[in-house]
Amino acid sequence: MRIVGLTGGIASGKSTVSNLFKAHGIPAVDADIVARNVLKKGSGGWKKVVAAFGEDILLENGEVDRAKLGQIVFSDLGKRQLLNRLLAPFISRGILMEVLKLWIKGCSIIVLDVPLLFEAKMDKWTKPIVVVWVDPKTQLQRLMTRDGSMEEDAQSRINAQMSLDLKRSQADIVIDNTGSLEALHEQFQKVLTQITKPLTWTEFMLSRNGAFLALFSTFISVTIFKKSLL
Ligand SMILES: CC(C)(COP(=O)(O)OP(=O)(O)OC[C@H]1O[C@@H](n2cnc3c(N)ncnc32)[C@H](O)[C@@H]1O)[C@@H](O)C(=O)NCCC(=O)NCCS
Ligand SMILES: Nc1ncnc2c1ncn2[C@@H]1O[C@H](COP(=O)(O)OP(=O)(O)OP(=O)(O)O)[C@@H](O)[C@H]1O
Repeated sequence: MRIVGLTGGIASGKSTVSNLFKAHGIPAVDADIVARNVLKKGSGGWKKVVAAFGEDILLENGEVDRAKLGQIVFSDLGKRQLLNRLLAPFISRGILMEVLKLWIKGCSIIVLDVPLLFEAKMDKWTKPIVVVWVDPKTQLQRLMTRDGSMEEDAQSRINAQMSLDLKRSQADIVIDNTGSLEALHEQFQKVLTQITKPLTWTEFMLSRNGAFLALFSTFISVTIFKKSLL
């Protein structure tokens, strides 16, 4: 199985690229969705976060007030690190479960869309790593437009992440999403060709079909060996 890492900065265009992969039949696991699920009322992550941050971060219906928690953690490094530490095991487990489901289905190439791929050290699970880069001005503008946020709030969210230039330096493939959507689509076609190259032997053996082949070969070898002893 080939697990492609997809990362970048906030509002750099990861979800846009992830949707292009899905449109071409390559499934993607979205870490933001996993992170939302592990913070749902009554879940393990929710209990840890409420115990650490207090009931003030809850809405009347008991769900976490995401806007409020966001304001707290994106303006305070210590609280952000605390939240990350509390949720990391639940998020990793959630992502692993999604990967397992796709493995069982027999998918040979999948994408992991993880904003904090490097920060959470999940980059070791993925090869190749695609970084969606965008210039800082465009990133800020797109973030403010998408979320309807003020410059200060948007900038503090950008500053909460590893710099995009550093992420770019650790990428196998870089998509520059500063231009138009048409320019993005053009780059994507080239990336798609690279990503869909035939699996290496190791990737094949890590896929469901590879595992079945290994099991089948072992079974045949043992049967032949037993017969040769008779
Ligand atoms: C603080 C929370 C409640 C704010 O929720 P909100 O709905 O406003 O934002 P959302 O979850 O949609 O995230 C938007 C983007 O913010 C960035 N982001 C989210 N969490 C973090 C973080 N801990 N550090 C840096 N950037 C982050 C990502 O780029 C993400 O795509 C939420 O982001 C959260 O629970 N974060 C901690 C979990 C986490 O690490 N998520 C990232 C998945 S790897
Ligand atoms: N090339 C582009 N031209 C114009 N707008 C774009 C382009 N690429 C993405 N966008 C827009 O920029 C915003 C951010 O993109 P997107 O949501 O894909 O980013 P993201 O990296 O997934 O963000 P997050 O980290 O918050 O999940 C969206 O409103 C999207 O429609």
